[in-house]
Amino acid sequence: MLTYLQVHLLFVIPPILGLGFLYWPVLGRRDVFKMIWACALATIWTTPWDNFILSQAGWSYPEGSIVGKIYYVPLEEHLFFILQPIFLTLVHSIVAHSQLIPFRIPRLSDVSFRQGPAQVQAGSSTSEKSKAVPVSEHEHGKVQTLPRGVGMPAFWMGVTALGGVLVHESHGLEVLPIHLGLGKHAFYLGWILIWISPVCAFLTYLGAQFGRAEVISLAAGTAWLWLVDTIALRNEAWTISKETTLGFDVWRGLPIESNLLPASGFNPPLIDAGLLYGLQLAEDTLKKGSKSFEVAKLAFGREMRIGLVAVYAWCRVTDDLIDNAPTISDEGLEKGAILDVIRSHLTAAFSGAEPVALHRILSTIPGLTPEVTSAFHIFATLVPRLSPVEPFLELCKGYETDLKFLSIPETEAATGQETLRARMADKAFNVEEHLPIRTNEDLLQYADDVAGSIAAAICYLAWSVLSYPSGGDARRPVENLPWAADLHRNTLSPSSLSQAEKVRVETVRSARTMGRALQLVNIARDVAKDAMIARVYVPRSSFASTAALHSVLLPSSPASSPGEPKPKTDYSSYNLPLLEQADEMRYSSAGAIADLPPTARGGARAMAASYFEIGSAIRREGGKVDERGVKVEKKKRLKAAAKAMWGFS
Ligand SMILES: CC(C)=CCC/C(C)=C/CC/C(C)=C/CC/C(C)=C/[C@@H]1[C@@H](COP(=O)(O)OP(=O)(O)O)[C@]1(C)CC/C=C(\C)CC/C=C(\C)CCC=C(C)C
Repeated sequence: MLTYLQVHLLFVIPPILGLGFLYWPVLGRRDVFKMIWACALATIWTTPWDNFILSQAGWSYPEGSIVGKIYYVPLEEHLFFILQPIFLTLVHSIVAHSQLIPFRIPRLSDVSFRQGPAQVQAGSSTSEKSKAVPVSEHEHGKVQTLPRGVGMPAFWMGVTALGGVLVHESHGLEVLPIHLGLGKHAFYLGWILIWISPVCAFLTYLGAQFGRAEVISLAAGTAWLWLVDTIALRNEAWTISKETTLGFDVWRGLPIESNLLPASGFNPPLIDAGLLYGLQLAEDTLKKGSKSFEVAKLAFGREMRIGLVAVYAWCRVTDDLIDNAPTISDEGLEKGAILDVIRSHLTAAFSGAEPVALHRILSTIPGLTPEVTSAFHIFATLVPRLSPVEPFLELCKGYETDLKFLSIPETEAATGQETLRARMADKAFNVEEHLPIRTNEDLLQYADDVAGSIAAAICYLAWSVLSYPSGGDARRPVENLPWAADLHRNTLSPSSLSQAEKVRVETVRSARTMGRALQLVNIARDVAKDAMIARVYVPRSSFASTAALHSVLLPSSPASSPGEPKPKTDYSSYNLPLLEQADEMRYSSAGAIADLPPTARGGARAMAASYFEIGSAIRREGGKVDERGVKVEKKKRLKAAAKAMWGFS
């Protein structure tokens, strides 16, 4: 025989602790709120019902199986009203964790997305101007993520009515002219239906949907609870009256009615469609753009991940716009002009310009794809509330350094070496004038501009999204970081800061060091790839001679045997010292991650660990890389990210 408390101790609390441990690094305020809400609802809704069922001996507890009661309901049952929602919320949070948008929305067709920006360019008449407004501005550009429905609520109300009929029958009432011949056996089923179906009706009316995550989590959670119920019934922790059930067991000891227990659901604001679709496209951009961050994103909770994905997509598309534009062209804007547009868009977005004005700025770049347009749109909608503009202006400064290299778009990398060879054959041409990274200081400054800046932005994002606001406009949490702009402009006076702000300033500085470290890893991996477009980020001072520098810019192709893959080139004298430097920076800065909000720590650690796997792979290859860099198996990245997330590395 098992007691009710033993059932909890053996079968309910351990899985909660296990799931809690798994989910702990990303368990945020919303999750806690969901749990409290679900526990409160379950307790309020179930306590009167349970008291009534027990008063009617629907089920009972053998002598010695419970510790005590409040009215008819055992203390352990009250505990169950708390444990079960926690268990199911954890199961659902884990199953749904990988979804950036936690509800079903249709994918926007490319056509409707193109309409907004394209029309801004073309339109001058009133009707064209109305089309020119980005999709999100239209009335139909709002999405009801939890649409109110009548079909499902009506169905559930029908089930409630069925419950009423069964209850009517089981209590021998003569009000309705219906008799099913079940008598008291209809009691348990009838009362369970009356208990559960109005809740389902209400939740489906509010828009609760049954997506993949809900089906999986409900199936897994319920299956486990059936098992616990069966074990408890077979071990007499509680018993269900044979007279008040239909008499069909799912398996020995578990009456069919017991399968109708768990539930969940929530409320529906209108959401900007452009934002939701933009997030989907941004996720695609991340998936295509970075294997490391695609893995690391799972180590962040949803709120922080949305901001990160938005920042990533913007960084990726702006970087690509600069890299792939021609220097001087008849067809498009030259690189410098594109950078000017990016800067104007940034400044306008951070000073609160309207979407139409932002689109007008952006539309001066011809031929933008929906991915690019929407990356700018979601960035401008989300990020100015969360971070100051300075990190992104610094990133633009980094792009400016890139513009000093000889311009060969990445898309022309295949012929880039030929172009460069032809240029270098000209005695008057000095390639070194097109290599802006001369010293290690230049390299660190560049790394700071392109990656230190992003690391700083990640800190601001974390504090804005995950910390309790200390005042100001709750819709603009960035206002809680009034010192940040001065920090970037080097005009910060430490005496004006509180102790907590001083810690944050130091955290940003360490984050920048970590960002620089990641950038050095990136450069170590991409030596061959960058050379294909005439870029060398390894400082010129690291090359023993001009010939050595030229051999990186124009490597003589290593001979490959038939049927064998092309051998990689040995860049160990250039990329291994970069990795040494990166390691030192990593270890001097990683400790500061502990000063980020708790649910950002695992993610920041996972991000660094996953990226540093690239460094380990380069080392395993002895510094040999090719234009594709090095291969890092997904399993290795996942393992490194998981160990870092749960604090095992
Ligand atoms: C999890 C998630 C979605 C993260 C996104 C992070 C993010 C916003 C990255 C921006 C990346 C980007 C495209 C920047 C433009 C400049 C650039 C190219 C920088 C290089 C990144 C590599 O990106 P890429 O797309 O090329 O990816 P692959 O190499 O192909 O995989 C950089 C190497 C910079 C990356 C630097 C950071 C993300 C900063 C790291 C900072 C921390 C982990 C904070 C640590 C905090 C403390 C307190 C120490």
